Amino acid sequence: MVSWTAVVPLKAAAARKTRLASVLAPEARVVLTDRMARHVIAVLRQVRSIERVLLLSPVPLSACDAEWIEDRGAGLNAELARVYAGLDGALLIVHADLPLLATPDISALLAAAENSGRAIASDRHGRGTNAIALFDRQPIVFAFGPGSFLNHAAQGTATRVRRSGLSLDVDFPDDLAVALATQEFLQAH
Ligand SMILES: Nc1nc2c(ncn2[C@@H]2O[C@H](COP(=O)(O)OP(=O)(O)OP(=O)(O)O)[C@@H](O)[C@H]2O)c(=O)[nH]1
Ligand SMILES: O=C(O)[C@H](O)COP(=O)(O)O
Repeated sequence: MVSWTAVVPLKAAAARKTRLASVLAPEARVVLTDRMARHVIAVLRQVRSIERVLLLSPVPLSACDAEWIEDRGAGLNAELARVYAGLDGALLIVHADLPLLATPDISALLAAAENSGRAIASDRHGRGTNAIALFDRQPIVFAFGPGSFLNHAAQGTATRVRRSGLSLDVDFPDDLAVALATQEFLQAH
Protein backbone atom coordinates (compact mmCIF):
# COMPACT_ATOMS: atom_id res chain seq x y z
CA MET A 1 0.00 0.00 0.00
CA VAL A 2 1.16 3.54 -0.77
CA SER A 3 2.23 5.49 2.26
CA TRP A 4 1.12 9.13 2.41
CA THR A 5 2.20 12.08 4.51
CA ALA A 6 -0.53 14.62 5.19
CA VAL A 7 0.16 18.27 5.99
CA VAL A 8 -2.45 20.53 7.56
CA PRO A 9 -1.49 24.23 7.54
CA LEU A 10 -2.90 26.40 10.30
CA LYS A 11 -2.25 30.13 10.64
CA ALA A 12 -1.36 31.96 13.83
CA ALA A 13 -4.49 32.28 15.97
CA ALA A 14 -4.76 36.07 15.76
CA ALA A 15 -4.58 36.03 11.95
CA ARG A 16 -7.30 33.47 11.31
CA LYS A 17 -10.64 34.04 9.63
CA THR A 18 -10.55 37.79 9.40
CA ARG A 19 -13.34 37.47 6.83
CA LEU A 20 -15.62 36.22 9.63
CA ALA A 21 -14.92 39.26 11.82
CA SER A 22 -18.38 40.71 11.16
CA VAL A 23 -20.11 37.69 12.70
CA LEU A 24 -17.60 36.16 15.15
CA ALA A 25 -15.54 37.74 17.92
CA PRO A 26 -11.78 37.03 17.86
CA GLU A 27 -12.05 34.39 20.64
CA ALA A 28 -14.85 32.60 18.81
CA ARG A 29 -12.81 32.55 15.63
CA VAL A 30 -9.97 30.85 17.49
CA VAL A 31 -12.31 28.29 19.08
CA LEU A 32 -13.93 27.50 15.73
CA THR A 33 -10.65 27.20 13.82
CA ASP A 34 -9.05 25.07 16.54
CA ARG A 35 -12.03 22.71 16.43
CA MET A 36 -12.06 22.50 12.65
CA ALA A 37 -8.31 21.77 12.62
CA ARG A 38 -8.73 19.01 15.21
CA HIS A 39 -11.57 17.59 13.16
CA VAL A 40 -9.49 17.54 9.95
CA ILE A 41 -6.56 15.92 11.77
CA ALA A 42 -8.81 13.26 13.33
CA VAL A 43 -10.26 12.43 9.90
CA LEU A 44 -6.79 12.11 8.37
CA ARG A 45 -5.75 9.85 11.24
CA GLN A 46 -8.51 7.42 10.28
CA VAL A 47 -7.18 6.90 6.76
CA ARG A 48 -5.01 3.80 6.77
CA SER A 49 -2.70 4.80 3.94
CA ILE A 50 -1.73 8.03 5.72
CA GLU A 51 1.32 7.24 7.77
CA ARG A 52 2.12 10.70 9.11
CA VAL A 53 -0.04 13.72 9.84
CA LEU A 54 1.87 16.99 10.20
CA LEU A 55 0.49 20.25 11.52
CA LEU A 56 2.30 23.22 9.97
CA SER A 57 1.71 26.14 12.30
CA PRO A 58 3.59 28.82 14.24
CA VAL A 59 2.78 27.10 17.55
CA PRO A 60 1.53 23.58 18.32
CA LEU A 61 -2.16 22.84 18.73
CA SER A 62 -3.17 21.05 21.91
CA ALA A 63 -5.23 17.85 21.97
CA CYS A 64 -4.55 16.73 18.45
CA ASP A 65 -2.76 13.69 17.11
CA ALA A 66 -0.37 15.36 14.67
CA GLU A 67 3.37 15.99 14.53
CA TRP A 68 4.08 19.69 14.75
CA ILE A 69 6.23 21.41 12.13
CA GLU A 70 7.06 25.00 12.89
CA ASP A 71 5.86 27.64 10.44
CA ARG A 72 8.82 30.02 10.24
CA GLY A 73 6.79 32.85 8.76
CA ALA A 74 7.91 32.68 5.13
CA GLY A 75 4.32 32.56 3.84
CA LEU A 76 2.18 29.52 3.18
CA ASN A 77 3.59 28.67 -0.26
CA ALA A 78 7.23 28.92 0.78
CA GLU A 79 6.55 26.98 3.98
CA LEU A 80 4.86 24.18 2.04
CA ALA A 81 7.69 24.09 -0.51
CA ARG A 82 10.18 23.65 2.33
CA VAL A 83 8.13 20.86 3.89
CA TYR A 84 7.67 19.10 0.52
CA ALA A 85 11.38 19.29 -0.24
CA GLY A 86 12.17 17.69 3.10
CA LEU A 87 9.86 14.70 2.66
CA ASP A 88 9.99 11.55 0.56
CA GLY A 89 6.95 9.97 -1.01
CA ALA A 90 3.40 11.03 -1.60
CA LEU A 91 2.19 14.28 -0.03
CA LEU A 92 -1.34 15.37 0.77
CA ILE A 93 -2.10 18.96 1.76
CA VAL A 94 -5.47 19.64 3.35
CA HIS A 95 -6.71 22.97 4.64
CA ALA A 96 -7.67 23.06 8.28
CA ASP A 97 -11.05 24.73 7.74
CA LEU A 98 -13.13 21.88 6.31
CA PRO A 99 -15.78 21.11 8.94
CA LEU A 100 -17.67 18.55 6.86
CA LEU A 101 -14.61 16.55 5.87
CA ALA A 102 -15.00 12.78 6.29
CA THR A 103 -12.75 9.77 5.69
CA PRO A 104 -14.31 8.77 2.32
CA ASP A 105 -13.50 12.24 0.97
CA ILE A 106 -9.82 11.72 1.64
CA SER A 107 -9.88 8.13 0.39
CA ALA A 108 -11.42 9.34 -2.89
CA LEU A 109 -8.80 12.05 -3.29
CA LEU A 110 -5.91 9.68 -2.62
CA ALA A 111 -7.32 7.02 -4.96
CA ALA A 112 -7.60 9.60 -7.75
CA ALA A 113 -4.02 10.74 -7.19
CA GLU A 114 -2.72 7.19 -7.14
CA ASN A 115 -4.46 6.61 -10.49
CA SER A 116 -3.46 9.76 -12.29
CA GLY A 117 -0.50 11.22 -10.41
CA ARG A 118 -2.26 14.17 -8.79
CA ALA A 119 -5.67 15.07 -7.47
CA ILE A 120 -7.06 18.40 -6.44
CA ALA A 121 -10.21 19.64 -4.71
CA SER A 122 -11.41 23.21 -5.02
CA ASP A 123 -13.68 25.19 -2.74
CA ARG A 124 -17.39 25.23 -3.62
CA HIS A 125 -16.89 28.26 -5.87
CA GLY A 126 -14.15 26.58 -7.90
CA ARG A 127 -11.66 29.27 -6.97
CA GLY A 128 -9.51 28.21 -4.01
CA THR A 129 -7.66 24.94 -3.45
CA ASN A 130 -8.87 23.07 -0.38
CA ALA A 131 -6.80 19.90 -0.82
CA ILE A 132 -4.16 18.62 -3.17
CA ALA A 133 -2.70 15.11 -3.32
CA LEU A 134 0.71 14.78 -4.95
CA PHE A 135 1.53 11.19 -5.78
CA ASP A 136 3.81 11.71 -8.79
CA ARG A 137 6.52 13.77 -7.03
CA GLN A 138 6.73 16.01 -10.10
CA PRO A 139 7.75 19.60 -9.34
CA ILE A 140 4.98 21.97 -8.33
CA VAL A 141 4.97 25.66 -7.54
CA PHE A 142 2.52 26.11 -4.70
CA ALA A 143 0.18 29.01 -5.43
CA PHE A 144 -2.21 29.09 -2.49
CA GLY A 145 -4.02 32.39 -2.44
CA PRO A 146 -6.87 33.86 -4.50
CA GLY A 147 -7.63 31.82 -7.62
CA SER A 148 -5.23 29.06 -6.67
CA PHE A 149 -7.35 26.23 -8.06
CA LEU A 150 -6.81 27.13 -11.72
CA ASN A 151 -3.13 27.72 -11.12
CA HIS A 152 -2.60 24.36 -9.39
CA ALA A 153 -4.76 22.52 -11.92
CA ALA A 154 -2.77 23.99 -14.81
CA GLN A 155 0.45 22.52 -13.49
CA GLY A 156 0.77 18.94 -14.75
CA THR A 157 -2.21 16.64 -15.02
CA ALA A 158 -4.46 16.57 -12.03
CA THR A 159 -7.80 14.84 -11.50
CA ARG A 160 -10.43 17.14 -10.03
CA VAL A 161 -12.32 15.57 -7.13
CA ARG A 162 -15.67 17.13 -6.21
CA ARG A 163 -17.18 16.19 -2.87
CA SER A 164 -19.01 18.36 -0.38
CA GLY A 165 -16.71 17.41 2.48
CA LEU A 166 -13.77 18.74 0.50
CA SER A 167 -15.42 21.80 -0.98
CA LEU A 168 -16.99 23.51 2.04
CA ASP A 169 -14.34 25.70 3.62
CA VAL A 170 -15.49 28.35 6.05
CA ASP A 171 -14.21 31.67 4.75
CA PHE A 172 -17.26 33.94 4.76
CA PRO A 173 -20.42 34.19 6.90
CA ASP A 174 -22.47 32.41 4.22
CA ASP A 175 -20.06 29.43 4.38
CA LEU A 176 -20.64 29.29 8.13
CA ALA A 177 -24.40 29.34 7.55
CA VAL A 178 -24.15 26.44 5.10
CA ALA A 179 -22.03 24.45 7.57
CA LEU A 180 -24.34 25.19 10.51
CA ALA A 181 -27.31 23.91 8.54
CA THR A 182 -25.83 20.41 8.33
CA GLN A 183 -26.19 17.58 10.80
CA GLU A 184 -22.53 16.67 10.28
CA PHE A 185 -21.34 20.06 11.48
CA LEU A 186 -23.52 20.01 14.59
CA GLN A 187 -22.28 16.53 15.48
CA ALA A 188 -18.60 17.22 14.85
CA HIS A 189 -18.35 20.73 16.31
N1 LIG B 1 0.89 27.52 8.57
C1 LIG B 1 0.22 28.41 7.80
N2 LIG B 1 -1.06 28.18 7.46
C2 LIG B 1 -1.69 29.11 6.70
C3 LIG B 1 -1.06 30.29 6.24
N3 LIG B 1 -1.94 30.99 5.49
C4 LIG B 1 -3.08 30.27 5.49
N4 LIG B 1 -2.94 29.14 6.22
C5 LIG B 1 -3.94 28.09 6.44
O1 LIG B 1 -4.38 27.66 5.16
C6 LIG B 1 -5.79 27.42 5.16
C7 LIG B 1 -6.51 28.37 4.20
O2 LIG B 1 -6.16 29.70 4.51
P1 LIG B 1 -7.16 30.92 4.39
O3 LIG B 1 -8.51 30.46 3.99
O4 LIG B 1 -6.52 31.95 3.57
O5 LIG B 1 -7.15 31.41 5.91
P2 LIG B 1 -8.24 32.24 6.69
O6 LIG B 1 -8.03 31.96 8.12
O7 LIG B 1 -9.58 31.97 6.08
O8 LIG B 1 -7.85 33.74 6.43
P3 LIG B 1 -8.71 35.08 6.29
O9 LIG B 1 -8.41 35.55 4.91
O10 LIG B 1 -8.16 35.98 7.33
O11 LIG B 1 -10.17 34.91 6.53
C8 LIG B 1 -6.22 27.55 6.61
O12 LIG B 1 -6.11 26.28 7.21
C9 LIG B 1 -5.18 28.53 7.16
O13 LIG B 1 -5.06 28.46 8.57
C10 LIG B 1 0.32 30.49 6.62
O14 LIG B 1 0.96 31.47 6.27
N5 LIG B 1 0.89 29.53 7.39
O1 LIG C 1 -5.52 28.76 -2.38
C1 LIG C 1 -6.34 28.90 -1.51
O2 LIG C 1 -7.39 28.29 -1.53
C2 LIG C 1 -5.95 29.84 -0.40
O3 LIG C 1 -5.27 29.18 0.60
C3 LIG C 1 -7.04 30.57 0.20
O4 LIG C 1 -8.22 30.22 -0.35
P1 LIG C 1 -9.58 30.54 0.40
O5 LIG C 1 -9.61 32.01 0.46
O6 LIG C 1 -10.62 29.92 -0.48
O7 LIG C 1 -9.48 29.87 1.73
